[in-house]
Amino acid sequence: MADPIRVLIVDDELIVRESLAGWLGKAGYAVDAAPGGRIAVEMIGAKQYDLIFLDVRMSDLDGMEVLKRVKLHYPETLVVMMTAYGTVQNAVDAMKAGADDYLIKPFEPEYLPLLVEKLLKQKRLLDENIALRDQADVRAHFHGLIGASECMRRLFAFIDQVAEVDSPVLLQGETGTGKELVAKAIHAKSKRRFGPFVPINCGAFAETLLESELFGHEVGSFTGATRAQKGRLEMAKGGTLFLDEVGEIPPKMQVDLLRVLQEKRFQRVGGSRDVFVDFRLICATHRDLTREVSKGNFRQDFYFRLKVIEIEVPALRDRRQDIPLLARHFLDRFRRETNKRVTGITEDAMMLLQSYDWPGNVRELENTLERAVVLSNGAVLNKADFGFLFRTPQQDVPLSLEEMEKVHIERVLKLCRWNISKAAKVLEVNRATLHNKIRKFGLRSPE
Ligand SMILES: Nc1ncnc2c1ncn2[C@@H]1O[C@H](COP(=O)(O)OP(=O)(O)OP(=O)(O)O)[C@@H](O)[C@H]1O
Repeated sequence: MADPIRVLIVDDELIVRESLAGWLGKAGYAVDAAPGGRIAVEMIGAKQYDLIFLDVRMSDLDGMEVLKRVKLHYPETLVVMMTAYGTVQNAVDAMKAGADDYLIKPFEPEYLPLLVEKLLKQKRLLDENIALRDQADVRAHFHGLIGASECMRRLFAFIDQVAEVDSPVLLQGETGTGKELVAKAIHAKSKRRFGPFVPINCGAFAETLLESELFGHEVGSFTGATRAQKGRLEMAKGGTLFLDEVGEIPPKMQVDLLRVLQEKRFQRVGGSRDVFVDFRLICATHRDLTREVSKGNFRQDFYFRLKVIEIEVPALRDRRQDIPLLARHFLDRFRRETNKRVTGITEDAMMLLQSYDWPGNVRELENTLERAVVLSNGAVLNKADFGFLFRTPQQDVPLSLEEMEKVHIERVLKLCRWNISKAAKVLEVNRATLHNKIRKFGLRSPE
């Protein structure tokens, strides 16, 4: 049997409470009553009500105040305001503040069940719409990638095609656009899906370390190499090797890797035995590699080998219609993770999110939703919860330590013309740390 509809009646007049409870109880609803606003707020916090009849005027806590709290914390609860004849303006104000309907006292009792049925029907329709929207969202999910825009649909179709072959893939796109997710989706749809997916961020290692991470090493090949170690090339056997930030691979290692791709074998650092490779290669970069080739920073032969299949992963600002879908997805995730009762985003807050340029793309949107959910006090995220996105350091707003760090790192990167090694030196951190910060803050080079 379905749960009965839970109704709360809030009025300081006993006669109103008793008569309403009588009529609604007879109609089969589970009815509670509260003699004042304060008790009502406590009861609403302790139990979930489907519908509240709320008197506008009460001595302890005004009905309008209770209404505001209900709509802020439990927007799914229906509220009918009750007001005396001659104070219709109260009812108008209440509707503006989010009440679902109103009753003018004294009212005809037979009208009540009709009113309740009408409101519940409206709510059911709304719930169905939300369920349909969620189903549509499911269709917009593709191996962890979310998107319903034309360019994302084309991308999903292309991934399907690309997954069927074993050629190298080069993913280009700004930081945080989802290149790693695309690589994982290709792997998950390919015949290699039962093998490992082995990612490595080539920008996060100093040159010698990167070499041993990729190729592995034999005992004694360098100081501290007390054990032989497999590299990622070997670990990816039967699966997919994902070279993230491939543009950061130093030229000498580009030659070594090109040889591996041609000869399908290599030797570990300090070793003499041939190791045979069997992986599919997927690379990603946020750099314009054609330009890097013309500047002499990236080898053309290696570039041609990598870009047999090229995929451009679009920036978020070029597919703004995906922002609501993504924002709701992240909201649901962080609500579950933080156990907060945040159920939605107001329409104008969503418009704000759609108008922002997202230099850090989906990662920045994800971090933004996490921050908003963690810091929010209400049930719905509104414009004010996202105001920090539009704050510039020139404004005289006190910045948090983390915001200061972002501003400072951005300034140093600009001064060093985005030369990571130089900027890392100035900041006195290693390149890996700097790369992590760049990613965390969604910073991006202007070129
Ligand atoms: N279309 C998407 N749907 C859902 N989540 C996404 C999508 N795109 C990116 N993300 C999320 O955004 C974050 C960044 O994604 P990812 O690491 O794949 O980006 P990237 O382009 O590889 O970034 P970088 O160039 O900085 O390495 C991840 O947490 C990922 O789950």
